[in-house]
Amino acid sequence: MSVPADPANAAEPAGSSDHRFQVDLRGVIELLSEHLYSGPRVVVRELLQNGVDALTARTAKDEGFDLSDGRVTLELLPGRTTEDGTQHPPTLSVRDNGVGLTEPEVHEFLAKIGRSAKRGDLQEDSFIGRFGIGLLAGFLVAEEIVAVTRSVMPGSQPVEWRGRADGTYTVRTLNVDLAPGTQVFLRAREDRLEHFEPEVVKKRAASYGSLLPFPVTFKHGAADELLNETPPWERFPTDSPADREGLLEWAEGALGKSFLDAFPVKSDAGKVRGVALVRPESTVRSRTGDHRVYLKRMLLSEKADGLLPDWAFFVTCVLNADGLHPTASREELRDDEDLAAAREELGMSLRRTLLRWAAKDRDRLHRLIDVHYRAVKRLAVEDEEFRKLAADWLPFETTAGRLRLEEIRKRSDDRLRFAATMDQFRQLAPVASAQGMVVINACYTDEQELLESLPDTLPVTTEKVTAADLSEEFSELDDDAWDAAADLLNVAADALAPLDCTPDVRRFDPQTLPALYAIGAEAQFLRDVERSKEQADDLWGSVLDDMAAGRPQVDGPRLCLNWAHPLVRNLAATAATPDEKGGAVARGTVRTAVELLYVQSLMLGHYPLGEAEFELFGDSLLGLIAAAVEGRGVGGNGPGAGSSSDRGGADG
Ligand SMILES: Nc1ncnc2c1ncn2[C@@H]1O[C@H](COP(=O)(O)OP(=O)(O)OP(=O)(O)O)[C@@H](O)[C@H]1O
Repeated sequence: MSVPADPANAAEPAGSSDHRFQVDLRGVIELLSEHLYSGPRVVVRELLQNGVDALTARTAKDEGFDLSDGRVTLELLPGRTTEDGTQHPPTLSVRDNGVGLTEPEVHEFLAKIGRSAKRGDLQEDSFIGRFGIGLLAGFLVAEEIVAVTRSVMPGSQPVEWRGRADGTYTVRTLNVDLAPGTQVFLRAREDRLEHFEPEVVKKRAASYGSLLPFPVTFKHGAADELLNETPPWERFPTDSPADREGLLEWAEGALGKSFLDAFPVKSDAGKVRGVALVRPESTVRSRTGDHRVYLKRMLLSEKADGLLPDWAFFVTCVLNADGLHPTASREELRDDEDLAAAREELGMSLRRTLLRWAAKDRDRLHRLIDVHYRAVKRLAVEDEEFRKLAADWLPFETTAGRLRLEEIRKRSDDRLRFAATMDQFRQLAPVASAQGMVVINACYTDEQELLESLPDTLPVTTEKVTAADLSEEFSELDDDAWDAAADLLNVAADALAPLDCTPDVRRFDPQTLPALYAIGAEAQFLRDVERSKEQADDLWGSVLDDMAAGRPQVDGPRLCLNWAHPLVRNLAATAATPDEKGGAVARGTVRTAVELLYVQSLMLGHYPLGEAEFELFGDSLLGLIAAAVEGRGVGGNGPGAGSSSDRGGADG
């Protein structure tokens, strides 16, 4: 038998017959409960939501009806045991005075999975539902869903629909007088009784429906409670001190935690209104998703994400969106163009508030910056206007401690120096602070980008510095001092040559630092490659060689000896000892001291030590100790005597 190349376009073979897909309802329910919904708690939400949509639909079909005329009542009918011993578990009913359904509509919409009256309707955007599966959530807690409904269309008869989890249903018309609307009943499944506890139902109904713009009532026995609340953005609509206080107090009660500040936010895109609450503690950037979001005034999620720009991770929002869309699970916002537009506008709304604070309410902005400077720095990077207004208040870690930019500018005459990595900052910190120079530690995210963007908005210059750059600025010696240091430089040059380092003598602060190891960024890279090669196997070693080979020639590392330190001047005097007075031995001692200063300055600068340096350190230290114990100098063949490993034991 040959198979057509494209079966979709092939003529139907003779003898074929048409069939309809069948739906295994239990399989669908399992899919919903295990993979789409977060659990049976969503049942209350789905029934409430159908009530809301039915009321919205009625406003279009019934001229005299307004959404505020609507009402939804949840009632819990307690379980009971009849005289013959039959158990009747509790039943939850949700009643609305919405659009209702005619008998044909019952067949079309209640009994067809995936069929929704809302999709394709002119009012489509004003409904919450659209997928035609929400009602099935009832089967997560009940074996049967019963709906009694009467359409608002004139002449409609009340209809009862009984749908069962095995996929069968019955419909009958009722001969009773019923006002338009729908009442859905769910009788508890034996294994789902916990979802029919009065407190549980009430809490869920309040959490999903308390902000709805019409009465939502919970009835249980004699209790008849209105669950509605006014949304916080309507109660506290401005950024005035009184509204701010009210909002903070509201947040403490509603969210169970206190916030640093609070203010209203809005966006026309997505029709969003709400409040932003400034977190009391500094937060990590990845934590952006714990906003409480209502969609058409029904709770969608307490952990919604994607509503604010990345930099706004310092606020938690509570907001309602009339123009955004849920995903099918109804627990997240659909990531679409409308959400992107709303995110952009909400970001602008936050930014406007911060700009207003910068102009008129500085204390508030200062308080916020103190805790959330990371987020605010991100905004300053992205937003020139904000940068201009607020940059001076941003704090930076510097060699003089934590300072606001304003202070750093004052102390450095608007010349902003920064170290790009933590290691570089550590290396230059002692020298910079001893010289009263302020260097900013720009190793944190956004810091360097922000500093480099500052000259666009402020009269400042910025420059990246390393310890090597600082040492360029150390004072040169006068001629006499140069002469005095000449022998020391010779010995040091000889001692440091095997280490690819050249000595220098300058005068610098702090005077307590005898030597500074200075290395520019390029030379640092080559040094790192060398250190890595020691750890790497042959393959990696040759890769590293290739990396190093492609780099430009640079000035190598320098050991800058400090003429202001007495030890260095003593070493210079010792190195100048005439040969007849034991000069060779004296220079051996100086050489060992230079080697030790070299290793010490590496360690002070937090540079990793290589094998040669460890060996050198051990040998030099032992040599010095031996010399001290025996009361003699170290080495003996003049400047350049021996190597680090063949030294010691010379006559003294
Ligand atoms: N309380 C009600 N009043 C009137 N019609 C209702 C009611 N509940 C359900 N319906 C009808 O049944 C249809 C199916 O409801 P269901 O909850 O399964 O899906 P939906 O609300 O359309 O979409 P979604 O799955 O996104 O919630 C609805 O489109 C609506 O026509």
